[in-house]
Amino acid sequence: MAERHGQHLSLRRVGKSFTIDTGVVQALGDINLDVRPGEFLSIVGASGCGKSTLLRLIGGLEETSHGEISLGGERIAGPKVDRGMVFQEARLLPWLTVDENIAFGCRKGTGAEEKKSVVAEHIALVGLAGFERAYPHQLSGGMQQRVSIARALVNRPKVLLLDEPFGALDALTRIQMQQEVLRIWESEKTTMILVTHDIDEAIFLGDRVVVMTSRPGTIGRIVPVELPRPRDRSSFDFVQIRKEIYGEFFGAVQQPFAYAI
Ligand SMILES: Nc1ncnc2c1ncn2[C@@H]1O[C@H](COP(=O)(O)OP(=O)(O)OP(=O)(O)O)[C@@H](O)[C@H]1O
Repeated sequence: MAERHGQHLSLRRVGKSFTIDTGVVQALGDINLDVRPGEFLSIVGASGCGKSTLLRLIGGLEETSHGEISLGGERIAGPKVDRGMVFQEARLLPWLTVDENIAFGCRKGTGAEEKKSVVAEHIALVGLAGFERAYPHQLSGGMQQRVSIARALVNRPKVLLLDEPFGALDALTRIQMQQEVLRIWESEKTTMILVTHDIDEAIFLGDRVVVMTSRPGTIGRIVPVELPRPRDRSSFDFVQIRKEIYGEFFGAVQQPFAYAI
């Protein structure tokens, strides 16, 4: 299997503002961040703090207002196959089958034979063997997200950007998908950046958890998660990290019953 990892992602003084009818919205302030090759980085923050904007800038779907983002030393100036993206909705083409949806993600110029083998490889990777000819409406929400992960990985990107990918799934499927993504990350060593509202998910998966502050969005804190995987959500160390992150939002004194933000 070809290497997917090996490129350093760097954000230097990155900011983004949007001009709307009523004025200028400064979505992101000065973001400085380094993501090492093969790292799993989680990002949490209050609604509207700019998490999706940050991912879209890295994906090249938006342009920075100031600052620079580079991958492997090359400045990011638009979308490219070295960065794959997964969104909250699977965004599959309903008239195409699973294998056709994944093949649709292949870079232009991929030969028919290569396409066939790379699609089969990724169907197996996301655990969908046997569903190649199924249409999206014949799949569960979790299976649809597996297809969208396969489609995003099919060009062997250096970085996979996951924007609240399990937000629309039920709690049990969500946990299953977290385990799946962990397995894929461990086997493929792709750098992954996950935006989530679920603090447990961020800790379960991330090497580090970036906690963003709002208006404009900046990095408030970066919490390292130095726990062996697979992580036990009820272990003392896990709970301590959860409290620490939760404290960033609501103050350390409150002890919440739910940990989503
Ligand atoms: N295309 C756009 N035009 C104008 N304003 C935008 C645009 N995209 C984002 N914004 C604004 O930028 C800010 C950050 O939005 P963003 O979607 O990145 O936040 P978020 O942290 O991902 O939110 P949520 O967790 O609710 O999805 C918000 O104030 C939003 O209104």
